[in-house]
Amino acid sequence: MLEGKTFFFVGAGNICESMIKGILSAGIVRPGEIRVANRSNTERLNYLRNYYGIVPVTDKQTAAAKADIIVLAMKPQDVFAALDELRDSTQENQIIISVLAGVPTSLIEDSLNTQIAVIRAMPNTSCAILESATGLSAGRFTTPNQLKLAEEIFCMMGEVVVVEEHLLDAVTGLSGSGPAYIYYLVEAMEKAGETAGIPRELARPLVLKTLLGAAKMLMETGENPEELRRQVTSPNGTTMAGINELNKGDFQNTLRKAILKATRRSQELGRVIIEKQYAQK
Ligand SMILES: NC(=O)C1=CN([C@@H]2O[C@H](COP(=O)(O)OP(=O)(O)OC[C@H]3O[C@@H](n4cnc5c(N)ncnc54)[C@H](OP(=O)(O)O)[C@@H]3O)[C@@H](O)[C@H]2O)C=CC1
Ligand SMILES: O=C(O)[C@@H]1CCC=N1
Repeated sequence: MLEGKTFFFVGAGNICESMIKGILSAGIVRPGEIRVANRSNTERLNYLRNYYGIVPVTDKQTAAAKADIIVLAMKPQDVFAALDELRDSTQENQIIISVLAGVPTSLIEDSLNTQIAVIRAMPNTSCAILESATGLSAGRFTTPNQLKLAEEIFCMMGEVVVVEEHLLDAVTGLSGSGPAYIYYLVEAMEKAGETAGIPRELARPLVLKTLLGAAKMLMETGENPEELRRQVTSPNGTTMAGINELNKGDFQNTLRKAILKATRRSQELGRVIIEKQYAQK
């Protein structure tokens, strides 16, 4: 279904680059079929053109009118300015994919002049290496085939779950923000390794292989994490000593609170934007 489709990314930041990298390495489209615009940072557009061969544009109206798939990838608070620029350039046969945290599909639908398909997606930056975990939800003008097309795009970049839209805030808190929690864990483990006497250059490969090995064990054995943890934890051994210390720091509860906070922040971003929309009317 993706054969010959053209993309227009509105917003050339981190997630845009991750998706471009993924889309190109999955062979979904050719670089010349990807147009990208920013608000003002042309240096960034030039970098993306030089590195990936995509087509930078400044005339967003023309690029939007010509694209099959428009990807909204600006910060949530910039969505109104971006939609203002696109309002008269979209047609019903196009698809808008919004990766914006918190922003409901209805807000985008209501801001445009056409009854266009809007699909809300929450990928993560691992799109770049085709290992994203992406949540998707369809807006009210989206047909099953249009949702399938979006699924096809993100399936090429990793795992996809289609959920009811209200769950996308939780997907954002869990797997959209998720890579950052893991990077933070790696930072902490490396620092701890150093404190225990292992030089950083040795700690990094040890930590990374441990991380990858654990993820693969979970995926390939299909075992519960509790069981795999039990297999590592000898009675009164080293792991138990470590886990007891994590429990003293309320590890699981802290992580639970972090994911709920991120979820609520996504909901809050949406609420603020909806209030702004009403205030403008
Ligand atoms: N980073 C991540 O891991 C993920 C982010 N997201 C979502 O993706 C969105 C973007 O995040 P991220 O890439 O990190 O943000 P960045 O700040 O890296 O990029 C945002 C980009 O949007 C551009 N922009 C702002 N307004 C406009 C406009 N009117 N027209 C065109 N471009 C515009 C900015 O351009 P300029 O620099 O010129 O101002 C900037 O390049 C957010 O809504 C976020 O919630 C979703 C999943 C994961
Ligand atoms: O931090 C953020 O708001 C975005 C959404 C998910 C990941 N990054």
